[in-house]
Amino acid sequence: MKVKICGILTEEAARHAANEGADFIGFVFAESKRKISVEKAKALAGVIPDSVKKVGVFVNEDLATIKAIAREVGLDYIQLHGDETPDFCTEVGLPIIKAFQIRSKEDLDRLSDYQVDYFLLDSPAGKYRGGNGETFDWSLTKHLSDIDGKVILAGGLHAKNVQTAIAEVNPIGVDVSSGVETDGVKDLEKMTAFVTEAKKGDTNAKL
Ligand SMILES: O=C(O)c1ccccc1NCC(=O)[C@H](O)[C@H](O)COP(=O)(O)O
Repeated sequence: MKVKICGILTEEAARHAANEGADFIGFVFAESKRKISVEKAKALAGVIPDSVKKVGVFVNEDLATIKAIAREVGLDYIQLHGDETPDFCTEVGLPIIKAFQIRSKEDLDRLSDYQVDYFLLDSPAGKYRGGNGETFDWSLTKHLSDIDGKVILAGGLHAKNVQTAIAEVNPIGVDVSSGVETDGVKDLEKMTAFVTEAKKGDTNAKL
């Protein structure tokens, strides 16, 4: 099971995520309480091994800005969390994680329009376009077809519900932000617990 820990803001959290076995760490460049500067993200990216993929999260950002930040920070993936079109995703020219807010079966029908590397299924927006700590109705994902191996489940996950979520949705990866925080700050123990729980079944997984 791949694990993405999003909203990393400190070197301590970045190093810990990598040491505990996270596969992706996310830097949020969009409007958010977790927004990071380009300079800070570049510094954190520099302390993370190449095996841990650096993801830049953007919401309806322009192409030139995304490309410039990706180059400056050394991003491996671009996560698009807004209303980006299939053509826009292709034009970025880097591996793409496209986020979808799931309220209904119709939201899942849109996935097949996109040629991207991963589909991140998240909850409907709250104050921000992501990172709101709410789950969505996982049973809707029974309507997914033909995208096996590309779904990353997000939204309100934490160490105590991630195994149930994996069993119901069968994603290739899981993503977390709020669920590994205490009082809005990344909590090292919660990060360890989340990665451990998420990867528990890996010997039986289809990876
Ligand atoms: O994390 C944010 O603050 C954020 C803000 C705006 C757009 C996207 C954002 N996060 C993207 C993520 O990948 C989060 O991990 C995902 O939405 C799940 O968050 P959570 O429910 O808090 O675990």
